[in-house]
Amino acid sequence: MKTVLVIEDDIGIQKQLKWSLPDYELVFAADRASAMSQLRRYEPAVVTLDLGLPPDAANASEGLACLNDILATQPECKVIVLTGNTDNEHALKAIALGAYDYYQKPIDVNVLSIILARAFKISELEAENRALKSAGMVSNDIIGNSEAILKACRTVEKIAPTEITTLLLGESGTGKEVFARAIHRQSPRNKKPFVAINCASIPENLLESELFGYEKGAFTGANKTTLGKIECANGGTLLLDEIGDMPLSLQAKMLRFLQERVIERVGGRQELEVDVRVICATHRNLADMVAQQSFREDLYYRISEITLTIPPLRERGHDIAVIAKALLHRFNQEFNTQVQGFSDNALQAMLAYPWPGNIRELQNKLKSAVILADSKYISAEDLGLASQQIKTDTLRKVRELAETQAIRHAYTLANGNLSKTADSLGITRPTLYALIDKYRLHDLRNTETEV
Ligand SMILES: Nc1ncnc2c1ncn2[C@@H]1O[C@H](COP(=O)(O)OP(=O)(O)OP(=O)(O)O)[C@@H](O)[C@H]1O
Repeated sequence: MKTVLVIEDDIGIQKQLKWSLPDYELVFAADRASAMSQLRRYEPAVVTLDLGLPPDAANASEGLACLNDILATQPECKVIVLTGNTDNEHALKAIALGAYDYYQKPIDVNVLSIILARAFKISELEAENRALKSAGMVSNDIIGNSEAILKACRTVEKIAPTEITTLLLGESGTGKEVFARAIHRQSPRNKKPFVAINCASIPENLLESELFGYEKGAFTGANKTTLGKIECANGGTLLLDEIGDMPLSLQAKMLRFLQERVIERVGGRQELEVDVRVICATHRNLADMVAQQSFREDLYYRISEITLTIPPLRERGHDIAVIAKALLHRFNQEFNTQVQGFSDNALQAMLAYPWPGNIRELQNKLKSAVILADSKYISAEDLGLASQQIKTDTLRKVRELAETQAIRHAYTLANGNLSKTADSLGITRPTLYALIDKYRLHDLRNTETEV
């Protein structure tokens, strides 16, 4: 049975409630001190509080102080305050202090039952929400509802429960790390660490010890044995960001780790077992790099058991506006500004702009626009996109872009084989050569892997 703490000094009302609310276990308190001890004892989700408590029964000071104490002790508690039938002022004060609702005497038990039931319902929903949040189940930082993003999210849901090694591809700033975190959060490893390392931002000579750790005395300055990122991620997930920038010399060691799940610290002789799920990400074309022999083919296949390509922002259609609005809300809170939205020309300019830096660029532009905006609505000028809104690509340009992308995509899937590329595009090989010349895609010819 659900417990309600009734803080009420009128014994008559206590009795009335006891008999008329048989669905609840009622516990009573007649003053602030006993209210607090009952609160600690029963931890009720819902409390009714008569604001006119002794020693200030004619006023609300003791009742309001009691409300403060309750919310300080149990902030999630739903407090319904009971006031005299003309006491609007104190009722509103109580709501401002954090009371859930108020009810004016005389008590109509039918109405009070409805208020109580609703308070319990809200309390249960909030508790459920808190539980989900702490279990990491509430997604998500991935804002957007374009078909492309929803498809990527569905893939995340499918791969998260597995141990498959995932390769995230996509331009800089598209959200590869955000997706990696989503995979971790939805995986059974979500209580264990998520560790990310950016292979491009660490000097080549330090990357090995950053990843694998080192033993004391392994090199000058190695004063104590230090765990690498792989060991730090034990039990959890490791994101190898910008894997395309990993030096060839280290790729062999990484392959061994991925195959055998053991590591050796730098300067160490002992093999250490580690249990880590690996996700790799890069904005580079790894298939091309394999063809150019700047990335090991065996490592490429090992890390790309499944590949998820995160679409660039310009291919997410209306998501641009959805993300922009969500970011605007966040920046308003961060900078204590009250910008209300975007002017039409700003929206048009955002939709027309190709966003080469993707969401990171959108974030930067919005941040400065929120700070600099003179009116309540952000303009294209505030975003630094004033010249964008009338720029519509010609059909020729659109076709060129689409054909170039399709050719590069097919070429990657065909592993650099031009006959297969032409086949999959449904054109002849000479037509493919003509297109390669037309769009100056000469790197495709140079790296051809077939004989
Ligand atoms: N769908 C999204 N909605 C809102 N914010 C997003 C979304 N995706 C990414 N972001 C934000 O955009 C920024 C860039 O994301 P992230 O670092 O994951 O990109 P990335 O592809 O890993 O970039 P890089 O290749 O440069 O490392 C982050 O601040 C991230 O929070």
